[in-house]
Amino acid sequence: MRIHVADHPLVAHKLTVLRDTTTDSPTFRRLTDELVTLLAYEATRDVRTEPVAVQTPVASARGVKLAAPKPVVVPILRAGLGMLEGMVRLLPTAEVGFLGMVRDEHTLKASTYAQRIPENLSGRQCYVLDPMLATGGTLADAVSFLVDRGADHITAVCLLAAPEGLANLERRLASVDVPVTIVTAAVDEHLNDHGFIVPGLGDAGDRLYGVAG
Ligand SMILES: O=P(O)(O)OC[C@H]1O[C@H](OP(=O)(O)OP(=O)(O)O)[C@H](O)[C@@H]1O
Ligand SMILES: O=c1cc[nH]c(=O)[nH]1
Ligand SMILES: [Mg+2]
Repeated sequence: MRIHVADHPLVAHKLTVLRDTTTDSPTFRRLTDELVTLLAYEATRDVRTEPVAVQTPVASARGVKLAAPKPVVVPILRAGLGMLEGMVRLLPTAEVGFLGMVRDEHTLKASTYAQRIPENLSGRQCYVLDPMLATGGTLADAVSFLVDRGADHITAVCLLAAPEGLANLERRLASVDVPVTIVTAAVDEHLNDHGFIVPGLGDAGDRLYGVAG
């Protein structure tokens, strides 16, 4: 597993405002969108391309286009939905699949309540979107799901990760034979007793969409 932490002053600035408890939902959504677009630039560094020729007004030139089959972007509901627009802005031809997952607040175990993902992901590059990598349980289950369907290259885009979650993910994916990369804006200090990232930004889903019932 490869971990890439974005090291850029604009990312750090936007993340600081995102963390601020006084930042309201509309601003939180806009900043999430902006941050994802910056992270997507890093996350798509390995996107597959193929050579094409193009005619400029002056001469012919060699270029590239995204290779087939199209990449698949997978936001993990709810909070990952806030990252979708920022990602597909850079990858407009990508297909989008959905995974609905929720973490039990007592056991911290993730469960899947919905999925709409192509049955066969053979040869597909997948970009998983989830702002928070806390214990890593949600992402480990999501990656396993995509690998079981044949995905052969997985990149997860997160806003924040906890060191414990990255270690757990590494352990859970030790036997997975598919390259997995985590791109995140920052790795925070630790998890608290409730499985929240410290200092973190609180509950990303609630801050994006309001408190769930
Ligand atoms: O790394 P983990 O310990 O598994 O925790 C991270 C998960 O928790 C949050 O989702 P939540 O369960 O709050 O659902 P929501 O997005 O609907 O708010 C977050 O968006 C991640 O999906
Ligand atoms: O800090 C955390 C941990 C899990 N989910 C969140 O939204 N925030
Ligand atoms: Mg939540």
